Amino acid sequence: MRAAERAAMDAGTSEWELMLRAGEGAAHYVHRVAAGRGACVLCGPGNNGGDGYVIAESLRRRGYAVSVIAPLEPATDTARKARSEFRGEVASDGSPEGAVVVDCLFGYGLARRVEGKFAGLLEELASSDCFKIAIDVPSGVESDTGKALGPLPDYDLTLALGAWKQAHFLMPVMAAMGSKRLVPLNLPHAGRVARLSARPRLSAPPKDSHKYRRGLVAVVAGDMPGAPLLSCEAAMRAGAGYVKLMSDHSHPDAPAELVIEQADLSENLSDERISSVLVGPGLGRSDEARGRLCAALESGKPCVVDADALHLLDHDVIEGVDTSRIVVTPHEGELAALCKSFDVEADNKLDRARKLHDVTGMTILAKGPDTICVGEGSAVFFDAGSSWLSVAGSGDVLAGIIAARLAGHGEPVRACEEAVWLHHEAARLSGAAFTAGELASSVNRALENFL
Ligand SMILES: NC(=O)C1=CN([C@@H]2O[C@H](COP(=O)(O)OP(=O)(O)OC[C@H]3O[C@@H](n4cnc5c(N)ncnc54)[C@H](O)[C@@H]3O)[C@@H](O)[C@H]2O)[C@@H](O)CC1
Ligand SMILES: Nc1ncnc2c1ncn2[C@@H]1O[C@H](COP(=O)(O)OP(=O)(O)O)[C@@H](O)[C@H]1O
Ligand SMILES: [K+]
Repeated sequence: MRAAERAAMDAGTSEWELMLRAGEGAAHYVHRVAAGRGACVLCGPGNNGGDGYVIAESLRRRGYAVSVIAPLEPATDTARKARSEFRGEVASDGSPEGAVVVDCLFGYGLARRVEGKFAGLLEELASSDCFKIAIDVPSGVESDTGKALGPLPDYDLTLALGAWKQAHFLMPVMAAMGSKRLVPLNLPHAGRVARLSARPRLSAPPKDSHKYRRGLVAVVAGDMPGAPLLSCEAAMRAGAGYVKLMSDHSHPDAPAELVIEQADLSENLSDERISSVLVGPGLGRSDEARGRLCAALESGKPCVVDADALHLLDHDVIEGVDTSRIVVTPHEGELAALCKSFDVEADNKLDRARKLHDVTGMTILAKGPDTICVGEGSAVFFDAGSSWLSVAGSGDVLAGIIAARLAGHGEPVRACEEAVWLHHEAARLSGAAFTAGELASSVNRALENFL
């Protein structure tokens, strides 16, 4: 973010101009929410506080009764200018009062734990029933990691300035930010600060398409029959032209359109028409399962590795495999297991995913209430999906969708992005308390909404 701001300044825009854009842009939102009711602005010592004075002056000029609480005087030239342009009263003490409270104590400059008067203000804010707006990021949060460094009130609205920061998409703070809006500052390179996945545009098969061109997905089954069937159904409904289940068991519940192949897995996977392989859901963790995982990886096809298979992956298993074609889809526990297997240490999810990608070359889709994709290029973040996705089998559905998208174009990060959007949309269409089967059967209706 600092680099993006520096680039704007090098191109001739002053820091004061950026602060005016930020403050006026944010004041516009505050005004829409406050609608003439009293507002209180909490200002810190840095430029986040500077934004606060600009917001306060903008509201004052609109006729608002504005109170400003600033425990410390501004410490930067630009914030001092903003303070001097504010024509109202500034108190160094007091309680946040008013229908709307705007938190400008700290932005991305927060460097240590919030204590003393600042912590007191955030605690009072947390227990107040006012409408709470965080400017840039909630003030008790480290903007790169989402780590809480102080009290974290439940905000109603968070206004990101100029660019999304990583903390906007990381738990647990993501859940405390309320609605999120981006205030544009016209910064060059703003999209590089934290890349939010853009809504994908999918297309219908071309007129001359056939089933293999749309993609043949092979799903490698193991001990438990249910999970891979969910993946197969999701893959069929996410656009694959053909889905085969590679299983040594009988599957009386399998849909008629699913082709089941038994016997020699390696030979079956050598079919050159297969364009992606999914392994892991229902695989089990036995030696036999490990053999099936190795067969999948040795096929040399783009591979999605999920669930049980994540507990079997290690340096030996990926030795000699082109890992740029592998997507792994761990939830928190599976991510911890992978980090252990590959000797990766980090104290937060984003860094764990990044280091795991650096060490292995695999594309990492770290799932959960916050989902992050780390592959070629910068990390990609996503808006939160429905919390009803927290149901058994929902990950099997996601893995099937990724395999289908990967079969279509072979690009791991793009496949993950498309799949997360389809998964979230299928959940939205499925409403409340859906089963994983219902989720899988909504995937084609979800896909229709991206055409
Ligand atoms: N630099 C720019 O060009 C722009 C910056 N903007 C705003 O500026 C913010 C970043 O400003 P700053 O870099 O000045 O940083 P902040 O305003 O986020 O905070 C840094 C200040 O707080 C102090 N501080 C840090 N942690 C503390 C703690 N735990 N307890 C007490 N004091 C603490 C620091 O010593 C410093 O004075 C952004 O989040 C955004 O709101 C916007 O005005 C847009 C333009
Ligand atoms: N609280 C939540 N909010 C949004 N999405 C969630 C939440 N909990 C889980 N998910 C999503 O649901 C899926 C669960 O996958 P996983 O943990 O592998 O479950 P399973 O192994 O039972 O299929 C993931 O895509 C995850 O991102
Ligand atoms: K803030």
